[in-house]
Amino acid sequence: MLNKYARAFFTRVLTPFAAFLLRKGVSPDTVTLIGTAGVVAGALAFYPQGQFFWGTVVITLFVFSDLVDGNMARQAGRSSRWGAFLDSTLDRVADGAVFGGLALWYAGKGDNLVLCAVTIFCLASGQVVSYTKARGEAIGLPVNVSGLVERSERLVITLVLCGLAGFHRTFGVPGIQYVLPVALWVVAVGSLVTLIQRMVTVHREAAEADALQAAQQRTDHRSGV
Ligand SMILES: CCCCCCCC/C=C\CCCCCCCC(=O)OC[C@H](COP(=O)(O)O[C@@H]1[C@H](O)[C@H](OP(=O)(O)O)[C@@H](O)[C@H](O)[C@H]1O)OC(=O)CCCCCCC/C=C\CCCCCCCC
Ligand SMILES: Nc1ccn([C@@H]2O[C@H](COP(=O)(O)O)[C@@H](O)[C@H]2O)c(=O)n1
Ligand SMILES: [Mg+2]
Ligand SMILES: [Mg+2]
Repeated sequence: MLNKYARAFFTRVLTPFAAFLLRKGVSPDTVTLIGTAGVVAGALAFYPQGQFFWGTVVITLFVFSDLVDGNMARQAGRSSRWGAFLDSTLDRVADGAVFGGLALWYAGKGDNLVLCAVTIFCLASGQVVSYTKARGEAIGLPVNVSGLVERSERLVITLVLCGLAGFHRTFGVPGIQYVLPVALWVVAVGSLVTLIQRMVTVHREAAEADALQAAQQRTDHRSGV
């Protein structure tokens, strides 16, 4: 949903910055790499210590690079297969660090085995959700579904509520200590629903493609091709 509605807005906002970087000779791949390194560093340096506010600030500053790199590639007419591969692969690394950092918090000083398990489920299910699309497309299917909770939703829900949890822990704002567990449960359930939606779609598309291919083979066989 965010990908559909918010992308156009952020494209407009970030286009001048992307053009500026291109003028300075920065490449889209450099932005992809630095952005991922920043997200990973922010997540693993701050989240395991329970520093949700500063962790979220650093991650937010770098995560927008994922919208800037593609924008730069398109503006420069340099969208490439390698760039698409690098972008998607490093998305998985960044997501691993965000949820890995939170899982380390709950496994350590956060001391909550249930939330540690829920966070690991968020990490694993998010990666599998993305894999369903990549694998479905690799076997020649359109995978014509986004699903309830795509990557942008997973990130926005987690980062906004992590930021709020940070307000509680860093500035003592009361009443918002419960929002991070809520975010993790929402992302976990949403990712499971999304996984089911995508599997159902791939199952239907695969059956349709196989039936079409079988019919084509029968026609070819009858006409002696
Ligand atoms: C009072 C409140 C205090 C709280 C403080 C918190 C502050 C921080 C709050 C939030 C900021 C979070 C914003 C995070 C936005 C990140 C979005 C993003 O990076 O999306 C990436 C995505 C790129 O798409 P790709 O095509 O490159 O990725 C594909 C995707 O990963 C697929 O995965 P799947 O979906 O299948 O699981 C893969 O299959 C595929 O391989 C891969 O290529 O971009 C989008 O999706 C576009 C939509 C972006 C929507 C952004 C909405 C931001 C909303 C709120 C922002 C809040 C404003 C904060 C201002 C900060 C200013 C610096
Ligand atoms: N280093 C890069 C990064 C991205 N691309 C191209 O952009 C597409 C992704 O666009 P986003 O707006 O989602 O970042 C990707 O599929 C590539 O075509 C690139 O070429 N090089
Ligand atoms: Mg990108
Ligand atoms: Mg990306």
